[in-house]
Amino acid sequence: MAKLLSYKEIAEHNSQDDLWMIIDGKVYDCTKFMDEHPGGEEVLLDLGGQDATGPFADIGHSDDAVKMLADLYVGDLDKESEPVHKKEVEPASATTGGEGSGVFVIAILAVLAAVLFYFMNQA
Ligand code: HEM
Repeated sequence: MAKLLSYKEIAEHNSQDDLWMIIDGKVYDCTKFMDEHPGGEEVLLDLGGQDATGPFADIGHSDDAVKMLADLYVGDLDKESEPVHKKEVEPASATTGGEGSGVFVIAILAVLAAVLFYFMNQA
């Protein structure tokens, strides 16, 4: 039976000397292949330890490229395992907004309304 690998375990193999990636639920060791990749090693490094199914398909890789995967196969992704979030810092636009800032806007409006109410009562 194929070896089941968790997202966490796969994510640890994300360096130049040790690079795995997921394509269509299968895990491939691309470490040795990096030098030979016609698309360059940079794109593979960027996706190290992650699910590269989308990017791999988007390029429209040839049947030969798909066949090469067989030699790199190390096991199957354990789809039940907990996904790992990318280490990269999210862009500022992604961290602002959302529920938190909605509450903040309401709080400011409430203060403004209170001030307005106060001055109207003074007159
Ligand atoms: C282990 C997985 C991969 C294998 C075995 C592989 C193999 C290949 C092969 C054989 C080619 C030559 C063209 C072809 O036959 O389709 C190629 C081209 C290319 N690959 Fe990959 N590839 C892999 C993963 C990726 C990933 C994850 C990306 C990410 C975007 C990528 C990006 C590219 C690009 C941009 C080219 C085009 C290079 C050019 O023609 O200028 N590849 N790949």
